[in-house]
Amino acid sequence: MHAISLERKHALHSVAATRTLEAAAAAGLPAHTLMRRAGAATARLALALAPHARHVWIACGRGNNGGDGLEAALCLHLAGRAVSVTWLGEPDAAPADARAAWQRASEAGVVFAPGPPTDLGPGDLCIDALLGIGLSASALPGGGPPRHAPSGALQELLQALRTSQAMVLAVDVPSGLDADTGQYADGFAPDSIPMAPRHTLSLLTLKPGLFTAQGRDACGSVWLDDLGCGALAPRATAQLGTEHPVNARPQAPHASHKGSFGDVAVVGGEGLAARGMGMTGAAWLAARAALHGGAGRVMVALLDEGATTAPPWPELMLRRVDALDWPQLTAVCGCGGGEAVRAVLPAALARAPRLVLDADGLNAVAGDGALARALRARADAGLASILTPHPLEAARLLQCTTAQVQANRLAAAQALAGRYACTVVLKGSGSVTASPGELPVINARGNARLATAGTGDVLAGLIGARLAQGLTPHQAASSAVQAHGAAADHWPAHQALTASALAAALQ
Ligand SMILES: NC(=O)C1=CN([C@@H]2O[C@H](COP(=O)(O)OP(=O)(O)OC[C@H]3O[C@@H](n4cnc5c(N)ncnc54)[C@H](O)[C@@H]3O)[C@@H](O)[C@H]2O)[C@@H](O)CC1
Ligand SMILES: [K+]
Repeated sequence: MHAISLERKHALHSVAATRTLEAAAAAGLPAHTLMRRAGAATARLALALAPHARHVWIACGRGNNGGDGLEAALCLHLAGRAVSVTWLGEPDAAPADARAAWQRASEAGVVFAPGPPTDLGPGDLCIDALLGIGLSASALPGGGPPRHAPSGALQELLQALRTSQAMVLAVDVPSGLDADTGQYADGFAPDSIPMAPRHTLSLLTLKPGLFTAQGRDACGSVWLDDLGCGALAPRATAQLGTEHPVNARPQAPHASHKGSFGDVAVVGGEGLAARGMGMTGAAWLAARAALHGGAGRVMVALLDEGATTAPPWPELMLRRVDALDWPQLTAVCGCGGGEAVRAVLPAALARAPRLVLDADGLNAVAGDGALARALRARADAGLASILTPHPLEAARLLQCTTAQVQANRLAAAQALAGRYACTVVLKGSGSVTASPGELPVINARGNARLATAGTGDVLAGLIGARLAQGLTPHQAASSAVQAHGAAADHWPAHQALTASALAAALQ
C-alpha cells in the first residue's frame, strides 16, 4: 500500500477494467481472499492514520464494499481497538464474500450498532464502506441509466459520515461517487465539502473518477493497495500525471540559439474599439507565459486595429497579423480574441504547422462549419493542433450541454479529440488531455487558486512554448497542464495568485 505521489505518473483503470482484474485475480485464489486482503489493508491504514483513536466506527453497505468494511472491523477488533459496525445488509441477501465476512466478524465478537457512537471526536475514525464501484455506471455524456436516490438508512449514514468531526477513511471510493467519472450519483452529492480530514484507500487499481470532476474534493488523500494483484492489471484506461520533461530546454545542446526553441506567435487581444471590451491583456498573458515557458522568440499580433501600444515586456515583439510568417510559427490563437479572431482563423488553420486554439478561437470553430472542417483537415495535412476548452467551450464544440460534458469528462475529451482529430485539454478540476491514439492523461496538480482571470491564457501560452520546442502535441499539452498546476501548488500561501505572476513563475 502506498500514498499516491502527485510527482509521479500512475495507471488508471475504469470500473470495467477493475472488474476484469478482480475476476482474473479471484480465479487464482482461495475463496474470500481478496476481500480479506482488502479488509486487512483498510485496517492497516486505519491504524496508521488514527493510531490514538478511542473509537472506530465503520458504516457498511449491503454489497462487497460493506464486506471490506466488515473484514476491516474484524482486523481492528483483533488488534484490540474499540470498533463498532453499522451494517445495512442482511446475511441471507448479502453476496457470498460479504456474508462470510459478516459471519467471521460476528463470531469474533465485533460490536454491531444501529448508528455511530454519539461521542465521536476529532481524534476518532470513521470508515466509509457503504458503496464502492457497485454504484458505477460509466456512460458517454448524457447517457447512463437513471439512478435512484439513496434510501433513508443509507442517507442517514452518509450524513453521519459527512458531519462527523472524526477523520473519514473511504474504502475503495467515497460512497456515492462514480469511480469512472468523478460525479456523484443522483441524490448523493454532499451539501458542502466536509471539514474533517478525508482519505480514500483505492483497492486493486486507481480509478479515473478519483481525480477529476468532484473526485479530488471527495477523496482527500488517495492511497492504493493492489491486493497483491498488480501484475495481472489489464491495459490502463488513462494515466494520472505525466513524466514528460518539465521544460525541454535543460536537455538542449550548448550550441543553441534563439531560433532553436521555436517562434511562438500569440494572436488575440481584441481592442476596446471593436465592441467596447478591451481584451488585449489575455494576449499579453499568453505571450508572457510562452516566454517563461522557454520559447525562443515570442511575437504578439493584437486584434486591435491601429493600436500603438508598446509591449509591456520588452522581450515580446509586436507583429501585424498580415506580417506573420505562419509556416515558421507555433501559433496560439484566440486568447481574448473576441469576434475579431474569426477573420484570422482561416489563415491560421490553413498555414500554421503548430496551432493552439483557445477561448474565442474555439467558440468561432464551434459556430462555423467551414472552420470546423478546416480544423479537422489539419491532421491529414500533418499539422499539429491543440484545443484548450473549458467545459462550456467543450459543450459548444460537442453540441451538448456543460452538464453532459461534466458527467463524463474523460469521455468528453476523447470524443472531442476524435471529432477534431487533434489534442484536447478539457480544463477544470482534474484537467483531461486526450489525443487520438494516446492514453488520456488526467492532471493531478493544481488547486482552486487557479480559478482566477487569465490563468487559461497562461496555460495556452505555455502549451505553445512546449509545442514550439519540439514536444509532441500530447506531451506538450499534458506536461504544460501539469507544470501550470504545480506552479499553483507551490504558490506561497500568503500571496495572491494572479495570472501575470503565474506566467512569470512557470518553469
Ligand atoms: N468481491 C471481492 O472479492 C472484492 C470486492 N471488493 C469490494 O467490492 C466493491 C464492489 O462490490 P459490489 O459490486 O458488491 O458493489 P458495492 O458494494 O459497491 O455496491 C453494491 C450495493 O450497493 C447498492 N447500490 C448501488 N447503487 C445504489 C444507489 N444508487 N443507491 C442505493 N444503493 C445502491 C446495490 O444495491 C448493492 O447492494 C468494491 O468497491 C470493493 O470495495 C474489493 O475488495 C476487491 C475484492
Ligand atoms: K466506500
